[in-house]
Amino acid sequence: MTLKIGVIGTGAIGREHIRRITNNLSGATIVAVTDVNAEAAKAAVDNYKLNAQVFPDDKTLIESGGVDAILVTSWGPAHQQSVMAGIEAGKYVFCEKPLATTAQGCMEIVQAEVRHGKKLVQVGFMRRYDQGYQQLKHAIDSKFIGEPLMIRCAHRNPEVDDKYTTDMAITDTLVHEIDVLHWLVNDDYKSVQVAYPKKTRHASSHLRDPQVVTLETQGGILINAEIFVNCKYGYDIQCEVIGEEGVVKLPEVPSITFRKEAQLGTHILMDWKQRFLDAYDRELQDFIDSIRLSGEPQGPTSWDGYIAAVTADVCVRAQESGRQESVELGEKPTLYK
Ligand SMILES: NC(=O)c1ccc[n+]([C@@H]2O[C@H](COP(=O)([O-])OP(=O)(O)OC[C@H]3O[C@@H](n4cnc5c(N)ncnc54)[C@H](O)[C@@H]3O)[C@@H](O)[C@H]2O)c1
Ligand SMILES: O[C@H]1[C@H](O)[C@@H](O)[C@H](O)[C@@H](O)[C@H]1O
Repeated sequence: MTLKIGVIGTGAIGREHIRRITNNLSGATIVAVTDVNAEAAKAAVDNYKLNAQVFPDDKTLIESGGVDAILVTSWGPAHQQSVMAGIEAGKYVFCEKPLATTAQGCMEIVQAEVRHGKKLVQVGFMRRYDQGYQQLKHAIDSKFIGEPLMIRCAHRNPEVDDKYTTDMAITDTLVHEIDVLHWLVNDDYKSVQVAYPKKTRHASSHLRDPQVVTLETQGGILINAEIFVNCKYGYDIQCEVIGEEGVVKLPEVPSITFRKEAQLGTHILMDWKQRFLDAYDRELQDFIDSIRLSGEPQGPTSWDGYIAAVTADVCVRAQESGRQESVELGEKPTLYK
């Protein structure tokens, strides 16, 4: 069966996902779209030559009965309503991060899914599908480096615009590390603390940049995560796991080396959109395949979306307090064990 997908939100990533489902992936087709900006929805249908109906809103799209799954790619504050409506109608849901903008909202989604009795939701934490992170995970799971003890990572953007605020370093940027790191080491977070090094002159007056977040896991792994969103030189994602028997490091993005004007060098990406292109393809293909093969998505769950929201909230609290703050998740429902 071909999975019939309805897209809610035809902005930047919505259109990117429409393009990849239509041109690169197999097993699914876009049959419906909606956007609060109706012109944007119509333009997406025209530009990608979709055989898809344009609906006035998420509710009518879901209730039309014509879709098996929805892709929630609207702006963050609108996600929860669409995801809840999708679950209530028994539709599969692929939701871009954030699952909801509050931990309470994510918990309501978890509870709705638990009531439904089957996993329907996958959250768009695409780094888990990146081949570099998958190699790190394999090294950790196979005990290649023994027990992991420490992680050092960096999330650097060349620059951000004036609208970017200090808390966004957590909710918009670090959120990717928050998800991928607990998955990498199969552990939950216990506490977080945020420190501010000397501020770069390239940051706007209202932004603290860089920031260093220390996360400790329940098992005692200490994670040092640098967020530096005006680093100027490129988009650079670093991750190094230090274990009892060795160290593994995320591979650099493949690029030619050059010898020119007395220098031996290599290029660094400038745009984050280029960094995880394969991972986006792989996460959506996995969503489609796992539903077709097993009737349940296998990727990051609503519970993972909830972990990210709770941890991000605690990090923002730690930004303000300067103290070590505890992460309390509560009991994980059996649906996600
Ligand atoms: N996983 C990633 O790396 C990644 C990358 C980019 C964006 N995102 C996430 O994807 C989401 C969308 O980001 P974007 O960059 O495409 O934003 P965008 O602003 O380009 O697009 C959002 C679209 O949603 C529409 N919209 C808003 N409310 C709506 C509603 N209630 N119903 C239908 N449509 C609605 C807007 O009109 C707009 O067209 C965000 O939550 C963002 O965090 C994730
Ligand atoms: O929304 C973007 C995106 O999530 C990128 O992956 C991240 O590097 C940026 O810091 C963030 O602003």
